[in-house]
Amino acid sequence: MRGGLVASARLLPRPLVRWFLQRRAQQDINENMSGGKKVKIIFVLGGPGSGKGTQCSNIVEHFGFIHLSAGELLRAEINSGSENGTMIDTIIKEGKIVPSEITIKLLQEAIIKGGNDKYIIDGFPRNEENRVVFESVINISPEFVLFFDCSEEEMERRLLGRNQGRSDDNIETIRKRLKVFVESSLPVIEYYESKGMVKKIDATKPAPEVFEDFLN
Ligand SMILES: Nc1ncnc2c1ncn2[C@@H]1O[C@H](COP(=O)(O)OP(=O)(O)OP(=O)(O)O)[C@@H](O)[C@H]1O
Ligand SMILES: O=c1ccn([C@@H]2O[C@H](COP(=O)(O)O)[C@@H](O)[C@H]2O)c(=O)[nH]1
Ligand SMILES: [Mg+2]
Repeated sequence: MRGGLVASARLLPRPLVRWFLQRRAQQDINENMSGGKKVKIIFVLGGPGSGKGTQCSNIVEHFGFIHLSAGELLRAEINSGSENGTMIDTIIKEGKIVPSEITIKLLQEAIIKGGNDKYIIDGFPRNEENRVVFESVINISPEFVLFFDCSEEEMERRLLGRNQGRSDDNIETIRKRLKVFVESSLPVIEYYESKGMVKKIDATKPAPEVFEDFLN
């Protein structure tokens, strides 16, 4: 296990390695949280508009998880006027992926603040670097990974009709997000698939049927 982490760390830029070693030394969520109870997480992955947020709301209602959307945490960071806000805003508008240390710090803070022992993390990890750094810094592996599998045409149609005022719900950014999903996020799903940890659900169906499939 440790050998695997060291090998993974060699793939990362040096400042990032330094950063995550420091963070690891600072905080271990499992020691700080839930009166010593083991914190459980589920990752929810799928392309933009596949219905991750919609289904997470259903899951939270039925199973008492805390829902953490990495995208929502980043948008809240922009709105808080933080020093990283402008940079995050630009990255989101370009459909790219925010540096791991920023997103993981926000997730780490939200997990500690949540005070629960069950979290459903929506839209993260977005790439292999996100995955490796999260598992090293936060030191928790997911119980399993939910993958909402949806056609590109359907995702595009849903995003163009979402109407929630998101700066990335326009055709140019949507196309970029779809490309980033295929190039950077699918390899994360394939990694977890190779470990037998993925529950894949046909997300092209209507939302109630998707939730039914999750329950079965
Ligand atoms: N199964 C479904 N069938 C039709 N529309 C759906 C379905 N699931 C979600 N939607 C709608 O599609 C849009 C996108 O859904 P949602 O926000 O849940 O996707 P998401 O995967 O979280 O997207 P993003 O990655 O952009 O945050 C919303 O308007 C939602 O109401
Ligand atoms: O881990 C993450 C999650 C999100 N982003 C950026 O935010 C947008 C929107 O995310 P949604 O999950 O669709 O709400 C995404 O396109 C990325 O630009 C990220 O960088 N890292
Ligand atoms: Mg979402």
